[in-house]
This record gives sequence, C-alpha cells and structure tokens, in this order.
Amino acid sequence: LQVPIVRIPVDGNNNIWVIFQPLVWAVLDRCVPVQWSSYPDFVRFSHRNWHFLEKSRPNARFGPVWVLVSPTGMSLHVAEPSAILEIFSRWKDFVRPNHKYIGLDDWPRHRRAIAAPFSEGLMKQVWDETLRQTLRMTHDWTAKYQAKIPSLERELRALTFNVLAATAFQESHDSKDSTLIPENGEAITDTYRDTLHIVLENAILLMLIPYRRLSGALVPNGLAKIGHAAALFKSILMKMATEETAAIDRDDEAPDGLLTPLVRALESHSVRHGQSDDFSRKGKRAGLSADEILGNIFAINFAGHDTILIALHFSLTLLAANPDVQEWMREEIITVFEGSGDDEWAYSAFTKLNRCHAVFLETLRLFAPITGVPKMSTKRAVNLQVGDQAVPIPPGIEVFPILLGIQTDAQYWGAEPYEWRPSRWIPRPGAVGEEELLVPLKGTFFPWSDGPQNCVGKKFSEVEGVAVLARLFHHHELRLERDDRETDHDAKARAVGCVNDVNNNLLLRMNRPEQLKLQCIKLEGIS
Ligand code: HEM
Repeated sequence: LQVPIVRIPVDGNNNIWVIFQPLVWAVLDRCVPVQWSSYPDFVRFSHRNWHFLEKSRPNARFGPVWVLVSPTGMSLHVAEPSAILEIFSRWKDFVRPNHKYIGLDDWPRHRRAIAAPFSEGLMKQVWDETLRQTLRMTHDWTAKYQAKIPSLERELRALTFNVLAATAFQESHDSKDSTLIPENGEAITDTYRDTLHIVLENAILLMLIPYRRLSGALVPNGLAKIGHAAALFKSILMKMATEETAAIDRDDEAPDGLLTPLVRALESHSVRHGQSDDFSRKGKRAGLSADEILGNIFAINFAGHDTILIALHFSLTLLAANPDVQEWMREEIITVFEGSGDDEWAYSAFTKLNRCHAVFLETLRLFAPITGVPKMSTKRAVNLQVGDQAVPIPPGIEVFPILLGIQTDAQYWGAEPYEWRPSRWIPRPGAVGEEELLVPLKGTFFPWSDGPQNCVGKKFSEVEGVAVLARLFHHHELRLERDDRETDHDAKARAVGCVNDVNNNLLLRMNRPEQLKLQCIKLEGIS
C-alpha cells in the first residue's frame, strides 16, 4: 500500500516553533519575494496555518489520503467524504486527542448533559434576543457614532456575549462593558453575567492555573480579581442548583434558559448535602457533579462565544465589500417580513431566510473558525476504508479529516471554489420564497464537525447568525470607508486582502481587522 508522505523538519504546533514562526514568516515575506506556492513542501507544511493557505491543493497533489511526518510524530490526512464520515461516526476508534480527560464509557452521559439545554425553546430565545441586541447595535451605529463603526470586532463581541449571557436565564441585558462585581444583594443574573465576563476574558489563564490558587496575600490584585470572579461564578451555580431542586420539588413550570437543564442534571445528592463535588460515589451515575457541570457551562460559553463572533466578523466584513450580496439578501428579508412590525418577527421566519443562511454558511465554508478537528486512532481503529483501499492505521496517530481542503475542493463546490459566493448555496435560483438551500454532499461541509461528537451549538449559531444578518440588512447597509483617491474596486481588494490575512492561534482570526473601517447607513423608504 502506497500512501504519499510529506516530511517536515518541525511540527507546526511545536511550542518553541509556535512562538518563533510568526517572525520567520514575516522575514520570509519581506526578504524572499516569491509566491507561497513556490516554496518547497517542507517549508509550506511547517506553517501553523497551512490548512488555510493550501486549501484544496494537497487533495489534487497527494490524493485522498497522505501522511505528514515530523520528528515528533505523524498525522494522516484524509480528503475523501465517505472516509471522513467513517472517522466521525467511529468515535470510539478515532477519539478526540483530549479524550483522556473523559473516559470513553463516561462520554454518552456527558454528551446527554451538555446537549440537554439546546431545545427549540432555547432557539426561540436566541432568535428574539439576537434581534433585540442587533437593533440596539445598529441604533448605536447610526445615532451614537454617526454611521462610523468604531470597531466591528468589539461591537460583535458585546452582541454575542449579551446573547449568550441573556439566554442563560431567559433574561435580557443591554449594557456593553460592565465588568464590576456587584455587592451582595445584586440580582443573581447580573452577578452571573459580570463574573462570566471576567471568566471568559481570562479563560486560558483559568485553564492553566486552578482558580483556588488565585487568592491569598501574595497574589497580585489583578489575578486575585479573576480568582474571586471564578469562585463567585461557581457559588452562583451552586445557589441556582439549590433553587432549581426546590423548584422541581414544588413542581414549578418556569421556562428554561441555557443553564437550567445543566444545573438540573446536578446529582440531587450533592445539592441536598451542600457538597460542591461528588467524586467519591461509586458505580454507575446518572447525574453530574458540581465540578462537571461547571466544566460544561464553561465549555458551552468558551466554545460558543468566539466561534460565532468570528463567523459574524468575517460575514459582515465580506458583505461590506460586496454590496450586491447585501442587495440580494435584502430582497428576501423584505419579502419574508412584509407586513410584520419590527417587534413581530416570529422565530418561524428562520427557515425562510435562505439567502441570509447562505451568506453565513458560505463564510464558514471558507473561513471556518475551527480549521481542523483532529482525532487520535486507538487500538481498535485497525483499518480505514478510503475509496477502494483499506488503509492500515497504527494506534496513537493523529487522523485529520481535512476540513478546509474538502470545503474548497472544486469536485464538490463547483467553479471558483476559493471565491466567497453565497449564491452557490441556492442551487436553483428563482422567485424569492421559492428557493431552497443547498444540502451539501455528506462529508463535504463540516465546520461544526460531524457525527455523535459534533458541535452542540450548531443550530444556536445558525439562528444567531441568520437573525443578525436579517435584522441588520433589513433597514441598513454596510460600506467600506475608502481612503483618499481609493476607488470602490481598490477598497474591495483591500478588504479581500484583509480577510485573507489570518492567523490560526486556537481559532482563525484576521491579523489586522483595524485596517478596515466600516460604515453603517440607514436606508430610507423601506417599510
Ligand atoms: C459558528 C459557530 C461555531 C462553530 C464553527 C463551532 C464548531 C465546533 C467544533 C468544530 C466543535 C468540536 C467538535 C469535535 O470535537 O468533533 C465544537 C464543539 C462544541 N461546541 Fe461549537 N461551534 C460553534 C458555535 C457554538 C455555540 C454557539 C455553542 C454554544 C452556545 C457551542 C458549543 C459547543 C460545545 C459545548 C462543544 C463541545 C461538544 C461536546 O463536547 O460534545 N458551539 N464546536
């Protein structure tokens, strides 16, 4: 069996290389004026972000399966839809590399608990809250900032945070940057929101240092504040859990927020005995311990904040550079909401907004915030069927469904697959209201991963993304601010350059978004 091999001198994720490589690429960029594709493979595939830079080219060169070998290990790259589906569905054979933290047998229990809040009831809350927040944001842009958006990223960060925090308890918040920890007696939702803000801003630090160590006389004030917020965050959840248990005992029918089903899953034993953890119990367990729930809430907030923020940041920037796409979307938005007042946009409209959905999906096709979902082969993996060959898989190697490679392959995406063109998601263009959204061939589009371990927030992010686009572009348009003597064409080229100048430090982000300034103009005469 012949599987093509690409050898590299250093793994792209090697710690020292991660620190130094931005400098090396900057020097190469300046001093060696050649195209990226002219570098030899050992240079190109050592780049941390080669998935984005190479797109589908490795599929054409090496075929549906090939190996990247570095001095520290090898990873198998797979670019064949049915083999990719097999990897995702055989989740016990091809495990998440971090699976050692949750035992495989314990995984379904965790999954049930973490997926429980994502009901249709929650989606309706996401829809309503996102519309409200977007209305507030556009009002700020036009009234307070006189059309000039100071920082699109900061504005979207506030919006996505507010949606996440508000849906936690079915409440709504408008404030943008309150990070104060309120005194005793403050409403629990406000304290939750403020502590969550601090916890999320410092997520990486809190992953590295347990919050209990961030207290004491020797800890600097800034760090102590973070430790205090994390401890407070946990105590709020414990208080909520006690209240929830009491509500269940009283048979209350309060509507669910994002957190309610999670705390409800807390083992009643821990709540009733005021314990914050319950690792001592033996045997099969149905519920989760307080620490496990805290971990899940953290995971949801961590996984669900920057991802959607990034998807919207790319979408709005690309739309500002493509006024024709804004116009195409607006035609549909106006038709769908004809006769509905601004506060009467029902959640049922979500499935009718195919063009807004198309814009969001097309952005995720080319600019997936998580560019790869690597898996690790276990002893059970043995073989992987790729086309007509059974590829033997040694245990303990990384197996990579090549996400951006497949999502930009002309075989599956038609002409000019590297172009951002949302209309490719509407295969049979027609009268507004009669069009349908493309259902991609299985295994060719998986920004949320796929199979039993996929993203639980997939629909949450689609509802939020579509709601932002519909609300914003109904009455407004986004424009690129042009430099002196710059034509529309030049400005568009600059914007396209900016969205393609990205790094992949955990997530895919623009390097220099501040180089683009956007304006939001209210359109007159649209009812
Ligand atoms: C465009 C936005 C989003 C993208 C592209 C995205 C993508 C992903 C991906 C690739 C995974 C990894 C799956 C795997 O390991 O195979 C994941 C997991 C996860 N995502 Fe998302 N996500 C998005 C939005 C959200 C939102 C809005 C939430 C919650 C509100 C969320 C919550 C989660 C959680 C909790 C997990 C872990 C699931 C588990 O452990 O079973 N995500 N996401």
